Amino acid sequence: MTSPVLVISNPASGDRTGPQFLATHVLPLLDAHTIKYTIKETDAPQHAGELAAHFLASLGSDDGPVTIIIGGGDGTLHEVVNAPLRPEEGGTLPTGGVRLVILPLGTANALYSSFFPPSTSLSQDVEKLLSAVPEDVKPKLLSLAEFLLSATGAQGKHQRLTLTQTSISLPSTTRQRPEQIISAVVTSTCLHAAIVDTAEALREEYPGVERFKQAAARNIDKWYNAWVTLLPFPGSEQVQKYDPTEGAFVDLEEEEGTEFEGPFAYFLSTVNVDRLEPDFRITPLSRSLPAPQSTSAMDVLFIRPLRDPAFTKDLTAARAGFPGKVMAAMQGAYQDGKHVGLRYDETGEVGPWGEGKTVVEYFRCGGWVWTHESPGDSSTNLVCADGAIRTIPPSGRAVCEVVASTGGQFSVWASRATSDRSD
Ligand SMILES: Nc1ncnc2c1ncn2[C@@H]1O[C@H](COP(=O)(O)OP(=O)(O)OP(=O)(O)O)[C@@H](O)[C@H]1O
Repeated sequence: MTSPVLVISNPASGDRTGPQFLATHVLPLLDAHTIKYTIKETDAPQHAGELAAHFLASLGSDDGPVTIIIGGGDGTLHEVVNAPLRPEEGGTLPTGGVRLVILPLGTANALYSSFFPPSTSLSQDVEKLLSAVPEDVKPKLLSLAEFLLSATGAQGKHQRLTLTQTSISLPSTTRQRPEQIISAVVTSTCLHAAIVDTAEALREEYPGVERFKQAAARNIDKWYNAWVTLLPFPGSEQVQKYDPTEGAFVDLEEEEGTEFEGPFAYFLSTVNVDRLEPDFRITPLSRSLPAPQSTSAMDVLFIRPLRDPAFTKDLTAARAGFPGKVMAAMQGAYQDGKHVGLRYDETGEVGPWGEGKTVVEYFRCGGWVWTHESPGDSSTNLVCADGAIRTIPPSGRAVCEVVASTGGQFSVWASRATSDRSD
């Protein structure tokens, strides 16, 4: 007998074919392996979180592990990992943890495509298990296959998810408690948050990832005035910076400090993922140079325009030229993460050569504090948590930290060897 299984189907995800995909490819496989499940379809935003919370509440905290099959994208996943924050619905985690089967039925599918990048080849066990499945569907069933392998007594594996908790604090004069948000993929401000916000309005017009490119073009010239403080790994004093000359993360020296002054053009942190779309590898080192498994860490990457030597000459020309440099970095992310090695020459030209400053600054740490410096400008104080947008109120700030969890945890059905295969 397998442990309890809930299937959540979001009919609004991606190109809206999720329910059909589940009925045609997923449920028959569950039936063929005599796995008992409950299937629920979401009927509105936040419903996936409610369904997950009710499911967890029905189990009691001693049960587990349990499996939730997510028929949706990263936004559906985001609601599920936030379910334990819904104490009013009894959504506590069972001690055995929650194991997630991810299906890439959303638009970007960042978590799925990080665990199973496009280059993933299928093991013999998985080939055998999916032998009756059409070839073009197999790449979408790799997390399900790991779960089914375990259910048949074979070697299905699951990987623990690192989660972050973001708190958006209000001015100290307000008595309201700060809102807490859990992320399993990305927490960002600046261009990335603006793209996600703009892209949502383009969903009808552009159902696929094209809407993110359209949204980027509309926001690429904005700058964001803020202070950032990077926080050490839990239980340590360390913040690390990637040194492309060494090809390694090195501890920040005390005199370098952990405070960074804006303006910023780009600011994002990720956990569990090296890409936000199958081909957009924005934090590639999280897979090619991973933190030790024992360390709870996030990757933080940002772009600060004033590192560009062009700003020492003609300010107006440098400002006009800077969107092209941000675009070069974004294109580098689409070229298997080449942006990490891009540098300025002495005139501000950007390329993969030389010893000038890097265009992106890349860190590994335990968290960050974003203190917004233009409280009146509501278009530049957005925070994106796995695609959900929040606004930092005037005089507020956002604090994002990895959760050093000790109790029941979330994990994803995936084998580590598979997830690292693209490196
Ligand atoms: N029945 C529904 N009607 C409308 N919206 C819904 C419904 N059920 C869930 N949602 C909302 O759908 C949104 C999109 O879902 P999801 O993030 O899974 O897909 P996506 O945005 O296409 O994929 P990705 O996040 O991977 O790019 C979520 O924010 C969720 O709140």
